[in-house]
Amino acid sequence: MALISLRQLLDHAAEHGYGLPAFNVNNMEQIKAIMEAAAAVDAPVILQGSAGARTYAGEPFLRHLVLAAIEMYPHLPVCMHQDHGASPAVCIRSIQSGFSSVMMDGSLLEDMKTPASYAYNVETTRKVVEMAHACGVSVEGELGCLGSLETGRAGKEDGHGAEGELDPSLLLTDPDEAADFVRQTQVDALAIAIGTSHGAYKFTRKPTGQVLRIDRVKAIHQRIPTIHLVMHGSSSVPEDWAQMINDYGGDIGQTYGVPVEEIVEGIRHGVRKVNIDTDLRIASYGAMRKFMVEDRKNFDPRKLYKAAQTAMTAICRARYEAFGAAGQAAKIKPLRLEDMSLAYAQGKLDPIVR
Ligand SMILES: O=C(COP(=O)(O)O)[C@@H](O)[C@H](O)[C@H](O)COP(=O)(O)O
Repeated sequence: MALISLRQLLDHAAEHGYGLPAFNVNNMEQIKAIMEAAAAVDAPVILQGSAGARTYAGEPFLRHLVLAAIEMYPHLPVCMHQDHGASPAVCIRSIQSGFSSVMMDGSLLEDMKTPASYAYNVETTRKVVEMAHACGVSVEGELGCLGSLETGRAGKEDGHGAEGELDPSLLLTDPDEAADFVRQTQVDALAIAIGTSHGAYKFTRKPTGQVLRIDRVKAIHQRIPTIHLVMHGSSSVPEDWAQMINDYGGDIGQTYGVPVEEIVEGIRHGVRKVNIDTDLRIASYGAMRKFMVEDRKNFDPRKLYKAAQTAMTAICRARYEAFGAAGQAAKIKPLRLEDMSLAYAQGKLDPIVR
């Protein structure tokens, strides 16, 4: 099989009523863990590289690791997605280096901290869509700023994201504005703000419908039924893995993530891409701490990395199964990006806006 565009993958997910985890990748162990889990359950794959990953690994390493995954698992469709592009220039460079999907995050200015105006968001996103679609590459936009509806604070934890307290209207995507945004930009997928945030500290207690607004997913989906909704900050922060970090000398505070059953409810109402990074960090970190304490004589780091990989594979497999992606890979025949570009030009992929 081959590289596939996000649009084709998510159109398939919408047609068959499932969702796809989009795992962030930084190194070989993460990519192998995701691919091993996907192969075990026959799931299509989205591998996404953040700005942090590009700084950590370097774009050529990231790209070649994804290409190695495609070569090693020729029967699985793989989308190479660029997470949180800060500007059209970042997105264009990713398209040039072979990504089949990019995210233009125009909800923030190029510093990735200052909330942008709606007009700026529309203009930068529209520009990226025009160039990306000409190459058959998909575009995810973002409307609203990620942050906590419990505290009203923006979700700055991972080196990007707004800072401080935000106007509550920014923390919740408005369905009317979403419809207008899609009409003007023609994005393929839309990241929405519904109370989730990046990192380990999302909620101080198990989230209720007041602070995790799945009802808003439903309202937005009704207005833009063909646009694939994206939940960022959707790690579930499993208690057992966080506890493992603490059991072996770490110090993770009490915290709650996004319950898997709430994500599944979102998938029933148009969520197709679910961003997950923290869960793999927590599982691998817990497994490594445990391994180092329990096997003090070891000096082969490969055994340590293997423990991390095994832990991540278990999380990935559980998410593929819970989101209904298991058993779907063999049903997909990736189209060439040239074919996608033609379909855009012929208006076959134009959005429905109500
Ligand atoms: O939504 C995301 C992850 O959510 P999560 O923290 O796992 O709940 C990603 O889109 C983030 O962009 C990613 O975690 C940021 O990674 P770095 O910039 O720190 O590499």
